[in-house]
Amino acid sequence: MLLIAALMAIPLIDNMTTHWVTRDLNMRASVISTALSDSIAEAVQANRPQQLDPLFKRTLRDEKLMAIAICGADGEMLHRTEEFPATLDCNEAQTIAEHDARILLKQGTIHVAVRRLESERGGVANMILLHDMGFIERRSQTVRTYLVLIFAALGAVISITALLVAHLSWRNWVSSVKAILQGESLESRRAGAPELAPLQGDVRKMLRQLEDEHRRAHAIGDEWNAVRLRAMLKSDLRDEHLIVVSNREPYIHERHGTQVALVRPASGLVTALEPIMRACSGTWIAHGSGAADREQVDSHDHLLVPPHQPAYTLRRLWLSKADEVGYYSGFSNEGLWPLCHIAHVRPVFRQSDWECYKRVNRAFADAVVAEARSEDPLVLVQDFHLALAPRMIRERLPNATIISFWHIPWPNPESFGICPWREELLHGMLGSTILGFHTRFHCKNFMETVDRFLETRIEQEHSTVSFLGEQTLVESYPISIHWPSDEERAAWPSLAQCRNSLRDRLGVTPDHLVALGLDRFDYTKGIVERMQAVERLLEKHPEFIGRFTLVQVAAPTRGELTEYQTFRNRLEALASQINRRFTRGNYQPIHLIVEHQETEEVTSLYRAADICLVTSIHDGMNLVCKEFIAARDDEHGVLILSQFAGASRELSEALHINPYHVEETADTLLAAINMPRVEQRERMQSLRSIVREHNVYGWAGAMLADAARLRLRSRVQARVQSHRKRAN
Ligand SMILES: O=P(O)(O)OC[C@H]1O[C@H](O[C@H]2O[C@H](CO)[C@@H](O)[C@H](O)[C@H]2O)[C@H](O)[C@@H](O)[C@@H]1O
Ligand SMILES: O=c1ccn([C@@H]2O[C@H](COP(=O)(O)OP(=O)(O)O)[C@@H](O)[C@H]2O)c(=O)[nH]1
Repeated sequence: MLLIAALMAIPLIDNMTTHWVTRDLNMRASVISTALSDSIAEAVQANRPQQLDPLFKRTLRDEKLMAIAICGADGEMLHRTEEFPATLDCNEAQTIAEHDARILLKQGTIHVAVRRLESERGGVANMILLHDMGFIERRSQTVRTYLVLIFAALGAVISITALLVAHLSWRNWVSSVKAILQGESLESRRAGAPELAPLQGDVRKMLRQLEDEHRRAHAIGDEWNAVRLRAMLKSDLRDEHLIVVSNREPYIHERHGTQVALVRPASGLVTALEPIMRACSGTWIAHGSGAADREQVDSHDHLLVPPHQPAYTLRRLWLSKADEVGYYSGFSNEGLWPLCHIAHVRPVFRQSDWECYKRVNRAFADAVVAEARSEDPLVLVQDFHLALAPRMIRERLPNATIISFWHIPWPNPESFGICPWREELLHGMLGSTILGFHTRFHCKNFMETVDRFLETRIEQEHSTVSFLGEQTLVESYPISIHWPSDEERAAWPSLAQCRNSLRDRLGVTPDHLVALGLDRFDYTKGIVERMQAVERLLEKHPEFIGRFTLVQVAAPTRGELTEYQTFRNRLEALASQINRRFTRGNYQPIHLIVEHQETEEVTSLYRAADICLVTSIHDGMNLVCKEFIAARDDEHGVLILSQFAGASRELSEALHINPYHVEETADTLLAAINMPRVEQRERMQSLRSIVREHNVYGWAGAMLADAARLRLRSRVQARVQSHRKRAN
């Protein structure tokens, strides 16, 4: 560009130079003619022009003056110096001088000036002065060369400066892009490079649009199902092999005498994750806790499940009895479980349990690494048994996408702070890419806990925690259940069959009122408070004695722990006491079944009951209430739900209670018994549409959509960094 500009400037400069030089030569001609006028007039008058030769010779020493001639008044040439061109006469010289004063001869361009000379004695002559203009061309050439050189130097300086500026701007821009990708605020960076702000704005907008599209495409609210989840895994996550890791396994092989029995454990975690694994396939790593488990696996400890319709691989992990006791019963169930549930049970923390917990978490992390099929696997770490595993996996597989889900509540910082290894646990969890809780409230508690005990940067706006150069998205994903298909529903026994078979078993009439409680035998489930409410109902409304029964299924759980044994004894005693009080013939108000029920029986019980009672004193989510809703395709039945269960946030049409308020629960029981069928239907319809829409595929879909978004981010980030490296 600069060169072109220089070449364009040359004719202009030539013109100006010629103009200045012509003016200069005209002045010189006037000065010379004035100086010589007397001598010339005298010589002309004396008619001896030759006598001027010495004078002209001296004058011609000026290198630019080339020749001189003297013309008479009538235009004839009187005298001329040797160099004066023979072809140029006096009249022509006069004409040229009056026009542009230049003539091109074989010597080059010549300037022609004619000056009239008058002597005091009246003699008149014209003097012609020829100046060589070749020097102008030489000077013009020099000017051209300098001009090109100057412009070239200028160009070089500008280019180097531009390169420097571009380099600095690129670095600045790259780090800004990096900041955007990491979700940082741009305000401080903008202040440093205002000229880059629009560009940064564009990049930020582009990324947001990408993310929004992702969210829109996978928004919970559109109906989710297994097919859609599978399709999403395939399209958005390149069909990545899914690895789930949890303590509890989905299928347990138990030994019953000489027989091996397959048991589906009573666990909300298993209830939720099993359909996800059926839909997505992959590998589920879990503790092989069944007495006959080892006999069922191959040499890699693998087993295809479900046994009659294999869809995914179960990888069983073996633990020594001592490790199982220390890690599961000890640190997890005597320490973290009461720590996270407000159940007024004092957590127990033992150093030896902590050592087991660390060792077992390491074993699970090793198993994940062994099962990974790529450098950046998609790993779903489940629950409080494995708080350290995310960091341990991250150390071995830095590019893994680790989605951790905490299935139980997260307490406030004061409560959590009593744990002697609080920092280690938080450090472990923050190895996750995404950390999920059931509710926003649990997320908030977690963020506050992190803020209290670790040096991190928390961005509330983006729900992220940055720690040791890594970022964790802390988000709420309310877990749910598989919504039964028409085919599955068609296989269910009818409502009437379910009602009648239960009432037959109880030895009561078909119109007998039944409330159902179905839980693990856990002190967090509020079973004591539930029985007290039934007792209070019967005290206040004796008309229901003989007409109302609470059927309470309490599946044995964690029975090796004293706390659970004590609780069971207390509850059984309470049930007996209430039953003794209100027994009439065969009738007992509380029917306690301390036995694990298989899924089919559970569904049948849900369909048989008039009321489902979920009175947890604290519960992460509680899936029993959602299963009850799903089972009631007759759109009847009333759900009484504790306000301290995560599910109460979603299920607003349930009758909410505070389980500590026994009187209120008793009154709510009465309201449920008396609820008109129209109202039951309205409430149940609303509850059913919520659970159908927010099913477990939506839960997994939301997490996987976020994972896909973050994987995309880190790919863009990696690309920006590699560009930067190349630019450096
Ligand atoms: O495995 P166990 O020790 O026998 O205990 C059973 C499960 O209990 C807990 O379930 C929690 O997860 C549910 C699903 O998210 C949720 O609805 C419930 O509120 C929680 O209590 C525990 O978190 C699981 O790990 C256990 O497997
Ligand atoms: O005898 C029983 C008792 C419970 N459950 C199942 O155990 C799960 C309990 O999950 P929830 O989330 O309510 O609580 P958790 O026990 O996981 O704390 C539900 O799927 C129940 O159907 C079962 O299969 N058999």
